[in-house]
Amino acid sequence: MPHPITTAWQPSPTAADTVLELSDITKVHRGGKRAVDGVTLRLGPGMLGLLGPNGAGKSSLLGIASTATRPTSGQLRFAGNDALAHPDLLRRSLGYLPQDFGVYPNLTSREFLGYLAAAKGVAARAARTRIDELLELVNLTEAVRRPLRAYSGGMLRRVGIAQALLADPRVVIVDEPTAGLDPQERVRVRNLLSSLATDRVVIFSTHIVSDIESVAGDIAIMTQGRLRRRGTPDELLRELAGQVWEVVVGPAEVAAVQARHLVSRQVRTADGVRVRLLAPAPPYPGAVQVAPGLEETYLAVVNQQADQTTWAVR
Ligand SMILES: Nc1ncnc2c1ncn2[C@@H]1O[C@H](COP(=O)(O)OP(=O)(O)OP(=O)(O)O)[C@@H](O)[C@H]1O
Repeated sequence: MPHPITTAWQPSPTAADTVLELSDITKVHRGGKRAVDGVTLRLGPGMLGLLGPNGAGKSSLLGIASTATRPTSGQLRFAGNDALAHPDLLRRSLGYLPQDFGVYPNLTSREFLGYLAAAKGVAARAARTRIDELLELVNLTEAVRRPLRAYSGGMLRRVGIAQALLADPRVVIVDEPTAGLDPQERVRVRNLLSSLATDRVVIFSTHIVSDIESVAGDIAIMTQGRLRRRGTPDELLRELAGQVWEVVVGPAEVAAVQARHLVSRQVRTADGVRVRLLAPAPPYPGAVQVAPGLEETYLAVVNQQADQTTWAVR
């Protein structure tokens, strides 16, 4: 059986409508850590879900795409222009939520957004209307009079999303926008970003597959500084067709199954433990083949990079 996840992937599906283009980007941080290693991404309007485990290099890459930091090598182009030599054009068209977004704790959300709008050059009257709209969009209208120090982590994240949208950006880059949000807020933020992506470039970075699987038509998976996959959810799912199995085992057997296979799910049932696992051939008598989920593709890719040869744990 050939290795199940070595299918060729396209570095980019986009063509003439490219808005943002990262070419062969490498970032070596001070101290020598190669956080991004030769990443090329061409992006047109739509949402790219950027998936990767902690430390994969997502934030380093997004810092470069947003011109907050410079790459060690590589090129960044926005609307056909060199955005490393002339970052202002991109900056004026950009909404960016960094992972470590900070606020002034003594300001209210309205004051804080007003301050940022002024810094971005949004006219005062337009800013007031826009801020009210955005506070409503991120569901913070009731909290606008409270100082930001009284906000929860999830509320601050939503202020961060609002500030990224202040100047009606063409490119929206959000680094873990759903961190700290409860399930209802996550759905709200996902839908908001999805609606923005109809005519903008949106890059949504996360390590949580469910954050993006229902909203991103384009998914990139990054590990160890490299882009390992890029494709539609269907393309990524196809890689594992015929390789995901479900089997019910006794509680005492679970550890042995985990030692031999990559287990994506296990649920205790009345008959034992229902285990979903990845295997290129039927792993046990009675194992039933099931449709792969995106989380399984992600697990397989991440695990393959850790192991290099196969996703079956040996
Ligand atoms: N400013 C920095 N100086 C030195 N090393 C850094 C710096 N920023 C990131 N790194 C290192 O680069 C690697 C990639 O980190 P990065 O934050 O880009 O990944 P990530 O995919 O966003 O992960 P996370 O979700 O944990 O932030 C990690 O090993 C990290 O420790």
